[in-house]
Amino acid sequence: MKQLIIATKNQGKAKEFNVFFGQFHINTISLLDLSETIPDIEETGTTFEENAAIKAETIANRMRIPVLADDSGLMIDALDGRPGVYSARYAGEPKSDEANIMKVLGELEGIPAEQRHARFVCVLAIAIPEQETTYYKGFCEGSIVVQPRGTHGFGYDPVFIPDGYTKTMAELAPAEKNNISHRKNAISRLEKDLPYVMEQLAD
Ligand SMILES: O=P(O)(O)OP(=O)(O)OP(=O)(O)OC[C@H]1O[C@@H](n2cnc3c(O)ncnc32)[C@H](O)[C@@H]1O
Ligand SMILES: [Mg+2]
Repeated sequence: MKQLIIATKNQGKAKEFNVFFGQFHINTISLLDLSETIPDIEETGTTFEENAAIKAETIANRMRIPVLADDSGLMIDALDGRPGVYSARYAGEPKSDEANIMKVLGELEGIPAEQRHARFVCVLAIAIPEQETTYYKGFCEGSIVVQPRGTHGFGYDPVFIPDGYTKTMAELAPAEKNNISHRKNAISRLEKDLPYVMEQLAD
């Protein structure tokens, strides 16, 4: 079975990629699975594309093989698109999903339901040594609840209701999330290039 390295230290993302790529008979390996400790990669970009490229290219250059990275986040209209590319550390260091959620809910206090539109964004970058990095973007539209609900997923899932649903992303079964998520939509775009990427990988 071919193995694709995902340049992420996020366990929630790693699990989702494992399921998505399992469907293509590809085994995914995150930075958490490697025996060597990979130093944290500084995400100094100001766009999802820049940060996805930094992560994918850093690991591709280090390991000399094709690498996929994911940079994603939540954009809330009423907050002018924040937390956006700063979603992971919105409430500061150390990175905490719970603190990020509390900060967002605090900033939205008093804002009525119809003005709580938000979208999840996912940019995937594939870096192959000596080749141009390629990008694939996906969205998921929805809105932000007042009280967190649900235990599935990760990150902002407990406060995000996808359009057309009444459950939060964290109340949906993982398979339901994976049917409609920003990550799923980005992977759908990547699919056409997957045979080429896999050709570049050893068995
Ligand atoms: O950079 P890596 O190591 O991949 O892991 P990370 O958690 O730092 O990931 P990002 O830099 O891409 O930041 C994305 C943040 O946006 C949030 N996020 C992304 N995808 C999400 C999803 O499917 N559900 C809920 N929150 C999500 C989540 O809180 C992440 O911390
Ligand atoms: Mg990150």
